[in-house]
Amino acid sequence: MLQPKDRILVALDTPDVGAAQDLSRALQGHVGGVKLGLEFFNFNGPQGVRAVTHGDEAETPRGQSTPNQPFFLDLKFHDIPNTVAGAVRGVVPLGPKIINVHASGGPAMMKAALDAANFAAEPLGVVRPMVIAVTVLTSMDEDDLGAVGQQGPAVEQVVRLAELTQKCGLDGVVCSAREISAIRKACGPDFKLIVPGIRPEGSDTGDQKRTMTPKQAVEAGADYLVIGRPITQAYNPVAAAKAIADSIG
Ligand SMILES: O=c1ccn([C@@H]2O[C@H](COP(=O)(O)O)[C@@H](O)[C@H]2O)c(=O)[nH]1
Repeated sequence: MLQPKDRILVALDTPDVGAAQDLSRALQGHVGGVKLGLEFFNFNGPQGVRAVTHGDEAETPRGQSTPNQPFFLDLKFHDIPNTVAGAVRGVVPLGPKIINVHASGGPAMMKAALDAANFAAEPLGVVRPMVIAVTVLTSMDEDDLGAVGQQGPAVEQVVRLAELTQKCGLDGVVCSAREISAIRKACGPDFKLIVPGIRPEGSDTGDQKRTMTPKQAVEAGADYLVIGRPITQAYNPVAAAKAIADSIG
């Protein structure tokens, strides 16, 4: 059984390696891990990831040291199967706990990602990362879905993609907290639900449209909460993380 703090993955959305290292060190032990995404990766690459997740061991050869805390490498791969498989093989040696693709890339691509993760982890003797798929971005509402040709409630598209993801053998999905109960009904209790769009009561929603509070998300059945700005932009990020953990405890 996870402790409340272990459900929190903090999104370190910054171009600055030093800032990400400082936050990661400060938060270690107070949260379940950190998340490095497109902004951080595109500025700093795999070397930057190792500098944050392996600290002083940044020069250690790939795949030969364990990260200082669990991390989700949120690169949301979306390309043809062969290209996604190559991308997955490239990141597995960094030692992420979770990696992801877009479910809308389709079944062949999702299966290729999973196969590549198994293939890359085996010779390193490491547990393969959880491979999950993004359903519908939490920054999108029904109007945004309509604009890209998806009519109807977001929950229907999210559940459709979650079922497809599960059928492809992946470990779980990224969804908003609003779809958790519908996905649990369709995919069962063991399918991992990683949930961004989390906003503590009264905090700025920013660009997120399908939001819920940390407490609501955990009560609905989230496995992990991905939380960025409500923690990283707080005057005291550690205190903000602790307050969120207390609120879901
Ligand atoms: O549907 C999605 C998928 C990924 N994200 C990522 O989560 C964090 C959320 O950050 P906040 O500052 O708490 O809004 C961010 O890194 C996104 O890239 C998401 O928000 N929604």
